[in-house]
Amino acid sequence: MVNLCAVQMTSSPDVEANFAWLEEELSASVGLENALVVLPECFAFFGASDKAMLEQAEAFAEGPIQQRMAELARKYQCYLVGGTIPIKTANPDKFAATSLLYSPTGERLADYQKIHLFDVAVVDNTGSYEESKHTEAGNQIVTVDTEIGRIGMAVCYDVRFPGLFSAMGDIDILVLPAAFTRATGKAHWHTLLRARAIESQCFVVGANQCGTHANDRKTYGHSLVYSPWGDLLVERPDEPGLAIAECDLRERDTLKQRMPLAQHNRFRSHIVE
Ligand SMILES: O=C(O)CNC(=O)[C@H](CS)NC(=O)CCC(=O)C(=O)O
Repeated sequence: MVNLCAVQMTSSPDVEANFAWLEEELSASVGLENALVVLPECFAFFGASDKAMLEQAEAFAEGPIQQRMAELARKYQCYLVGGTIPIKTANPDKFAATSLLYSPTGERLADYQKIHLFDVAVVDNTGSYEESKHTEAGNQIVTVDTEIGRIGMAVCYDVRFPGLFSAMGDIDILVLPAAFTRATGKAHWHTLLRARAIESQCFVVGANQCGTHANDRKTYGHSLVYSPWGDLLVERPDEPGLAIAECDLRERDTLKQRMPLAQHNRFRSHIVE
């Protein structure tokens, strides 16, 4: 059994306050040892201008914040998906939305750069988004073999592109740090994440931002864990906090024997070996 934990936050542009909230929540929780703990997109710094994100990306490229994330993983003896943090790139006008995976010993196992960027006109209080203006898209598909299973890494808007998940091949757990908008989340969050669980026959951990943020952005919350069959194992609708589900990854073996989707898939040529 493994505990899959989605952390739901209302992150702000105050890095120290975000980490203080996180420490308080994790220290008050049980069952984190050898759990997979997934933080939301922009967990450490959110709700500010793109310019402020760029400035923060400079600071985040150095050691301190990554050492703090490694320390959290070590302290709570958990696998930690550090949501995303903005990390500077060679282009001074762009940062990379980077998701970092740490082991319980604090070793950095992987980093994934968000591939699909949210350049979308959304009918909500913030009108339209142009993530590509200051974010550099990644182009590497990342799956990581760990003692708790094979983890597929994606971020937020990525969840809308099924080709990414068929290209990942067989994964046990899909992690999705997110800052889904309230408007699109209400319309699509559950359907998209449940579809990924059913199609990939894997557990899905969606860790979303929630509430109203400093720049008046409204995010959807509803952080959750879906089983490979598409059962909703745990959900945290509106408040910051942890959503934890105890999962048996062996469930996948039985399901894949009964319903061998990977073997039946007529589009295997799309899978990057
Ligand atoms: O830019 C930042 O400050 C941090 N990044 C985000 O908030 C990103 C880009 S604006 N949000 C999403 O991708 C929402 C996707 C979504 O809501 C959907 O696919 O429906």
